[in-house]
Amino acid sequence: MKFTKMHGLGNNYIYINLWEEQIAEHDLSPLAIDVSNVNTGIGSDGMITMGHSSVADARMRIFNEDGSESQNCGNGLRCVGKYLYEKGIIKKKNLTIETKGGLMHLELHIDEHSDVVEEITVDMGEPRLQRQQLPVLGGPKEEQALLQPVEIDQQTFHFTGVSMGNPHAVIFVDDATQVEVEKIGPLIETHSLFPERVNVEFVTAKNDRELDFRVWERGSGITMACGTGACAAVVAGVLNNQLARGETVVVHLLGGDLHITWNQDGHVHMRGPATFICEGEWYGHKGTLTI
Ligand SMILES: N[C@H](CCC[C@H](N)C(=O)O)C(=O)O
Repeated sequence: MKFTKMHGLGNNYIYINLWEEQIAEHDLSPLAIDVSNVNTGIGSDGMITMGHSSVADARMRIFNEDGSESQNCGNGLRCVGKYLYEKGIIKKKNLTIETKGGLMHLELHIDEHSDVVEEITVDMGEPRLQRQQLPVLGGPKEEQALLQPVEIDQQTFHFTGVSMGNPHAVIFVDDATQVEVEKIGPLIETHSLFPERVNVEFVTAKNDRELDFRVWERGSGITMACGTGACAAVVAGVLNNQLARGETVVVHLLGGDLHITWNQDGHVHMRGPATFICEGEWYGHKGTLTI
């Protein structure tokens, strides 16, 4: 099976072109677990498929390292946009990608001399803020989870719940760069408050247009960056009067910076890079999948 490995600020996935590789839908989760394994597979935060859509230019599906499928992936969307353009599959500056979390609209920023996609802006749509839209328990389902307490290891954390198609619990801390993410993250990810688990972001507003950010991703653990998480963090920052609405916020992730704006029209825009790493042929595992 042919694959392409790409990353968005270090958040890396194995990309499969389903126009070329016919893989049964029921094989995708086991395949994601296999290819993501750094010892017996290729090694990545998960797997992303790109293929035909009847409602958009292409359809993207995103699978975490543990095989669980998510509704959306911000870093993945940027990489898909770059892949489709530079491979000549969809040679358009503006394109739409279908995800489980809705239709995402991309604008490619292309160097006119080299025809290389340097950055991508994604309209990630409107955040979903009701508890039932994450989902999260612990209060009225049609209300927001704003600074809702959760008890972890005799410590109380206060999270703000935001969905970008996928669920995020955003926690404001004194210094996001000093949080023991690997200790606290998984305990919140799997807490009973979150029936479908949750992505966990630890953030610190340095001022009203700058955010320090660390993440424990549902199904993948610590990653260098999380695009939907950065969007959710900016929305949570505005809701909690720590960030400016309608202004571009620089989010400092482990892997670099994303520029996020929660526009007055309600849509969240994310701008950042996408990078090819390598392409290859994966031979599968005897007895796991016949590739
Ligand atoms: N772990 C996430 C999916 C990947 C999102 C992230 N890598 C991004 O760039 O948005 C989830 O289970 O919802």
